Amino acid sequence: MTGDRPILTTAQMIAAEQEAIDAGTAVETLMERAGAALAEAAYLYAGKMPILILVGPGNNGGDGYVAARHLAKHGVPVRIAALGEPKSDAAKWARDQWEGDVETLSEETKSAPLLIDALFGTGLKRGLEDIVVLILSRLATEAHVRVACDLPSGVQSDSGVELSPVPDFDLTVTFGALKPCHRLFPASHKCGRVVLADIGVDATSAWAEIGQPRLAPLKPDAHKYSRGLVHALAGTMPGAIALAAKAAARSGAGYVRVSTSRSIDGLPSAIVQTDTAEINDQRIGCLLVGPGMGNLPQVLTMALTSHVPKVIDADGITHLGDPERLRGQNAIVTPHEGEFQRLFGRLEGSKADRALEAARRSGAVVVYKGPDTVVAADDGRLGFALPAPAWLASAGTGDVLAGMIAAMRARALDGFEAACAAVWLHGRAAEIAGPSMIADDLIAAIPKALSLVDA
Ligand SMILES: NC(=O)C1=CN([C@@H]2O[C@H](COP(=O)(O)OP(=O)(O)OC[C@H]3O[C@@H](n4cnc5c(N)ncnc54)[C@H](OP(=O)(O)O)[C@@H]3O)[C@@H](O)[C@H]2O)[C@@H](O)CC1
Ligand SMILES: [K+]
Repeated sequence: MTGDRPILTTAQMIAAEQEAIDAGTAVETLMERAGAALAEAAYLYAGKMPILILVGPGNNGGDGYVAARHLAKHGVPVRIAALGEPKSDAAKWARDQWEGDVETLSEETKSAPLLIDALFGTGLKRGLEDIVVLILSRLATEAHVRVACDLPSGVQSDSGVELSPVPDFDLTVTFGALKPCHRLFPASHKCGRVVLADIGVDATSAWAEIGQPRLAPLKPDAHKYSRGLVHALAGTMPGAIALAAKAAARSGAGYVRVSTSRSIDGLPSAIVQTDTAEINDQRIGCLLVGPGMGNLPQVLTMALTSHVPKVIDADGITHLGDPERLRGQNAIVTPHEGEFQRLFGRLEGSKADRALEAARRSGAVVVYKGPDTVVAADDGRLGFALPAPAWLASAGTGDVLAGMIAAMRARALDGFEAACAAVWLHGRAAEIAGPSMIADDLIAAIPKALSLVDA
């Protein structure tokens, strides 16, 4: 995922900031860059709309004072309402640079068409006081455009949990790196568009937002096996494996084969049906087991005897029982919340922490699905999906994703990269298919999603 936008926890961000300071960049310089970027993004988004900036006592508030100065310089009418005096040295410095008035934030504070929330950022320790929540909510409702500085106030940066109620924002301008909350539910769906500004800190991380995949172009001498053979194992409900197989075929697998004891209606003729297992065929790029498997644990057991890479989804996950069974399997598992808890138990920490722990315990790539899908590998890599369209929550979309992952794996991406590529394409296909889509429409949209990628 080289080139994808990095994601840092608060502790990592503080360390990166300290590194920049140790290398000679003053914290005021970093704040100046952050505030200028916030001002620029707000201006580009909303033009000369009159602005109200809410500032808190820490450096998030400091960014707000800097942004106010830059916006005023460009002729934008700006007011500031402060929740107390600045406490940190850098915020005091930023306050001193602001030559305009500072109102006290209160129930009487008048709204403005553009609201910038610079109350709290990564330093939030507890939920906002009830009265502040009420004022923020009113000012956000009355504004036409809402912009958050670094992250919406009330959100816990590392987990995406709302420590107090948070309004919806149109734009969030963040600095140096994205934070987990920009991509973890529920905060992920409150941030609006997330703009990342470079402020000159080194934000190298094994965690990143899942961006557009880079797929190797097809070789001129490609043949069906070199493009990847996906071999799917059917169970008691053939509709689900049919969806997954079709999705694999549409995602560019060269050859898709389904082992099934009875003929599956409606499968395109290009997808080969066979009544034998054939799982030890060395040409298989990825085995796919679980969609529609039903109560046939022997299908899973058979899949686990094969040494080829595999995607284990749905009933396959339910029947695993013990994550240790995944060790050495070169597997990708795709649990939603319920399946995750059945397989891994109730793990501690944020969704990011839980996904990584699951990957470490099992040695598998874990695609932990939901409105905030994350992909974890046991080497510590973690990919965070863009917020999924709500209409992806419908029957069969998980089967489609499993098929797409299998196709990406069969075309020789490593397990983590394959899962990230498929998650990204799945999200874009859903956007293309639109709100009234069913899983079949999602499959039909895969070629358009793939055409967004240079391959
Ligand atoms: N990292 C970087 O490279 C850069 C980061 N930058 C910016 O700095 C931001 C982080 O700044 P920060 O650490 O000062 O934290 P911030 O979010 O302003 O709040 C801390 C203050 O709030 C207080 N407080 C906490 N919770 C509270 C509550 N519920 N209700 C009331 N008070 C509460 C807390 O007080 P305490 O509880 O500690 O007494 C403390 O005074 C970051 O988000 C980014 O915008 C840029 O400037 C450039 C470089
Ligand atoms: K904020």
